[in-house]
Amino acid sequence: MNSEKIPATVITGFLGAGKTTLVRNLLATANGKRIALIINEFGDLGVDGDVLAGCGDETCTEDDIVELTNGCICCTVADDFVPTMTKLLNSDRRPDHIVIETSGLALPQPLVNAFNWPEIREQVTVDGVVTVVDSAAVADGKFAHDHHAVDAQRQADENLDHESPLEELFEDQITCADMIILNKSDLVNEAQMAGVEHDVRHSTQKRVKMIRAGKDNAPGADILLGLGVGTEADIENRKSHHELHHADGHEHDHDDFESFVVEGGEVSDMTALPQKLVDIIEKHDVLRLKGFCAVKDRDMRLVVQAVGNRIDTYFDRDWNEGEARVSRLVVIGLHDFDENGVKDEVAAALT
Ligand SMILES: Nc1nc2c(ncn2[C@@H]2O[C@H](COP(=O)(O)OP(=O)(O)OP(=O)(O)O)[C@@H](O)[C@H]2O)c(=O)[nH]1
Repeated sequence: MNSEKIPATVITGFLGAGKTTLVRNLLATANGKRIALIINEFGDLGVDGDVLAGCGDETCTEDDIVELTNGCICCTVADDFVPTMTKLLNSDRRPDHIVIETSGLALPQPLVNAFNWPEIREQVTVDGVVTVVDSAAVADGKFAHDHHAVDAQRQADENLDHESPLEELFEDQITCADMIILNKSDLVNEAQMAGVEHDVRHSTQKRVKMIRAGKDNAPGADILLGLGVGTEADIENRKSHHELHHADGHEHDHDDFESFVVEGGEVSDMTALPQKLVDIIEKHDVLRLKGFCAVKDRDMRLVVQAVGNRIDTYFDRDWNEGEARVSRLVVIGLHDFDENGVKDEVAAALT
């Protein structure tokens, strides 16, 4: 690896696996290293950047965070990512290291490939791709082969030859990894964890270092940075399902998933809110729900984070002066979920 190039670490992993949490810990343990952070989200709210900026850590300053919210990074590489990188590289505050958090639905391959573009290749190299895995979701069988769904899809369209969208994405993100973080180990027992390790190991042909992590033992910058792989040179060996099955140049898109924002006013009963949301999530099989709520008679903003039916809520910061006290939640599900039903029910919960 050319030592003059700026190393860039790509953090990927499915919706809610714990990427932003990991990035926060990475920044907090960076030991003065100047890190520029590029965050991409599916859904246009910019929750991740806002969560980091609202976390109060000195290391999470808004100056060094660039949010790309115009779509998923793997589909907007040319329009969004490359110009952002070029701007970053031409600025007077060149970083020591760049960290890119992809959206949970992104295929890392097109992003890594962008590091082979001439204007980027000369100045930056991919230090490594770190894939975060939600061990609890894997143990629940969320990414397991869903033969029933695939068969139903095949009957509907004989040209379709893919696994469930969740399984495909999971494997693509694992295939691209230089290091795998088996996260949320605190939510599973030892036997389940061994099963998760086995499943992940069998989702890729490569031997990749796997690290267990959880709420109280998140890996820091010393482990995540400095892999020195130069992944862009090896991208041909990490093809995604999409690249393998659509050699015709057919555009990859995210039609399998749907995302929207639900807005509401102040929530009157915050103690009832989590259960109301969990009921909606379970009824409609919502994959991810996150955002901020205003709560009646409270000066602070309530963060809401739900991954499947696991929900966390906490106050992160005071509402700023002049800031509208509104509640806004991003909801993400598979494309065939009842979007209007979810919108109405979430809106009703935000009252
Ligand atoms: N129990 C437990 N919860 C975790 C862990 N890591 C993250 N979480 C929680 O999981 C939820 C999602 O975490 P994020 O870090 O926002 O996940 P993400 O991958 O950035 O999510 P997206 O950007 O929406 O794909 C939050 O409520 C976190 O507090 C962990 O190791 N253990």
